[in-house]
Amino acid sequence: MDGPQDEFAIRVRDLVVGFGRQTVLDHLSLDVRRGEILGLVGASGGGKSVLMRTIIGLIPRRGGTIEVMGQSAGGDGRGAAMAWGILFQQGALFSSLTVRQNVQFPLRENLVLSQELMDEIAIAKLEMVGLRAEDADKYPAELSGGMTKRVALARALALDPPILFLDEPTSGLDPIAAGDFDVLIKTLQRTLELTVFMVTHDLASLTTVCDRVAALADGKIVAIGPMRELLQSEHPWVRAYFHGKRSQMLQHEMR
Ligand SMILES: Nc1ncnc2c1ncn2[C@@H]1O[C@H](COP(=O)(O)OP(=O)(O)OP(=O)(O)O)[C@@H](O)[C@H]1O
Repeated sequence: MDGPQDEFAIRVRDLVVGFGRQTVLDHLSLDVRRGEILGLVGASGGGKSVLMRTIIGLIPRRGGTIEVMGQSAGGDGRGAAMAWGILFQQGALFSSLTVRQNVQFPLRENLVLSQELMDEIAIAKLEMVGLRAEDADKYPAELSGGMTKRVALARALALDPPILFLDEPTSGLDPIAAGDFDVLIKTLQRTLELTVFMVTHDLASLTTVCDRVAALADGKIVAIGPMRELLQSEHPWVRAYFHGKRSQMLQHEMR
């Protein structure tokens, strides 16, 4: 049976991360619940990517603890490699590999499988993200922005991870493609029971896809909760973010 410690996919406590004299994350604590989509907002250069990269072990920490699916993480980054899939901002596909080979990359790195099985898995993952088997032999240069993101998502799902990290998944997409991608993320989260940790500036994604939103300011999480609670936050940065002129205009349009 699930105990209270199983309620959280990610637990970050008192995390301190810096570079030289700069402290980026300053005793930051954050819980991501299992099965939720958590959106992370914060000022540009505020440390959102640093937080994500520290959780997955790409950046060393100066203090604090990180647990992923109940296991200590954030050290050398290897321990929980199968626990997460990552969609980096630009998709970051290998340009010299086909779509199929890109999706198979994590399988080759982590498992020993027959070529036939890897081909079956690649096609299944591509179909899962709304692409066709015919797209498997294309190269990244032959894909649209939306297709690139979908291939990167298929690759992130290759090892059936319970957690998905998404770094600005809808940036660079037109509003229709962004909306379609939001729906895809929500559908995958529901059908695969994924936990999704998503850095985004996209107000539509925050409002329609995220179960909760966390705001990062001054190196800490200064507000966390459903979007309607964030809109009530008294924190000056959170108010400025959601009640500035541009956000107001968009929220007005969305009503
Ligand atoms: N490898 C690094 N070495 C030195 N400084 C770094 C490194 N990575 C990030 N930083 C610094 O850490 C701070 C936070 O950067 P980060 O990329 O996390 O911001 P962000 O919140 O993701 O911003 P954006 O929304 O613009 O992508 C910045 O001041 C950046 O210069």
